[in-house]
Amino acid sequence: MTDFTLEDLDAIIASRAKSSDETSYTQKLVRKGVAKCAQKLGEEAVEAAIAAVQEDRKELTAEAADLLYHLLVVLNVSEVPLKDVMSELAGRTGQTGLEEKASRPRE
Ligand SMILES: N=c1c2ncn([C@@H]3O[C@H](COP(=O)(O)OP(=O)(O)OP(=O)(O)O)[C@@H](O)[C@H]3O)c2ncn1[C@@H]1O[C@H](COP(=O)(O)O)[C@@H](O)[C@H]1O
Repeated sequence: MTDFTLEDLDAIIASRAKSSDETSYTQKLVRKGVAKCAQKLGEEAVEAAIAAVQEDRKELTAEAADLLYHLLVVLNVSEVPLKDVMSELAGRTGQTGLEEKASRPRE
């Protein structure tokens, strides 16, 4: 059990993203731009999905960690605060997923 939170990781990522620390993976990735960050996010999502289908819980745990890290990087680069995402989720808690889906504007 750990009390490490997504907010903790988000704060570290924000700090590394604006640093010029050459030893930082985050700093190097962010410098490549949003398209590269988004590509990594997509790759990690696919790898997590494959691990789930293969029922490989150890691999899924590792890939889920990669996925959450890369999601936070993309949010940082896109200037979408994690707290806005959490507010969005909090706002949905009063309704079921199907009700939320039905309430979305039709395209
Ligand atoms: N949680 C993570 C984390 N998860 C995944 N990754 C990196 O994400 C990369 C994705 O895996 P790949 O197998 O695709 O790696 P790769 O082939 O090196 O990727 P590319 O060369 O294509 O970018 C790996 O290099 C991982 O190290 C992470 N890198 C950093 N963090 C944490 O982020 C914080 C800041 O890290 P630095 O910016 O490196 O200081 C620290 O707390 C780190 O623990």
